[in-house]
Amino acid sequence: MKGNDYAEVLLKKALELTRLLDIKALVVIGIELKKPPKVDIPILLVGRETSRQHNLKTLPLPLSMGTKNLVNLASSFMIAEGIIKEGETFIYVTPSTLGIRKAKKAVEVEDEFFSQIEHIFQEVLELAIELSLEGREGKPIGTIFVIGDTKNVIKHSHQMVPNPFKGYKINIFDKGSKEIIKEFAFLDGAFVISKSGRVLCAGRYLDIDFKKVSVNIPSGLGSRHLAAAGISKVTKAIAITVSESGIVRVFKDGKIIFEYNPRLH
Ligand SMILES: Nc1ncnc2c1ncn2[C@@H]1O[C@H](COP(=O)(O)OP(=O)(O)OP(=O)(O)O)[C@@H](O)[C@H]1O
Repeated sequence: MKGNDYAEVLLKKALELTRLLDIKALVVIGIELKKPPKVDIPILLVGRETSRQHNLKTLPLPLSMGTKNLVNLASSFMIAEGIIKEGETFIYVTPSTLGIRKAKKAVEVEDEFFSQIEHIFQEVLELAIELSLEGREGKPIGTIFVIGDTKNVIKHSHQMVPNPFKGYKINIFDKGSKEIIKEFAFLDGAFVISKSGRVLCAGRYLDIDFKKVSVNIPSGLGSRHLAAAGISKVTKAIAITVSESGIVRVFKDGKIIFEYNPRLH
């Protein structure tokens, strides 16, 4: 049996179970649907390239986050969206597994996290996870990605080194662009990326005056994380950091809305 066939069989079984048991939602992870499944309960699609599938509710997140994390996030998302209540049962299906879970809120994620999830966010999060796992030349690497509200982000920052992306139209959605971006992740400072995915600069120092700007992050975090929190406070941008310790964090309005350590999964 091919991988696709397994997915089809598992999906069929999941649909059967939704009819037999008191299941309140179906979560389909990383499976491309040929047609929308015929069930009376809400369906949530999770994974890459899912957003335009049959007008179903979607949660575009990198599949590299692993099933356990994706199921936890799907569970929190459905509660936040009112699709399912805490304690109710949902079923999830991936190309290789099928499971039944009670919905509960994963503690480490704030509801605002879900309103940020768009394709650009998914791409950058995936890149951050890859950087955390791969490092560069065998060494761990840390960086900041600032996404959106570029006019204000530029206003609140300056180049630390000549901008390697100046004059080039590199878009994070283009094939091969992630490898180019990774090549420059060794530079001190931040990447600035527009909502449409264009990488405007790397090596950008974020100028935040912490006498005027207050952020709400744990005291153990250093200047990279303070700067990311600060830029997300003074602009409408979201910031994604990769810490040298491997932890990936997402900042919005001066606080962490999501934290994830790819090296532990
Ligand atoms: N204001 C800033 N704007 C952009 N980058 C910054 C800023 N402040 C610090 N950085 C970057 O963060 C790097 C690491 O700084 P520091 O060790 O204090 O941060 P940290 O939050 O502890 O990060 P890590 O967990 O990766 O060590 C610096 O070398 C620099 O590249």
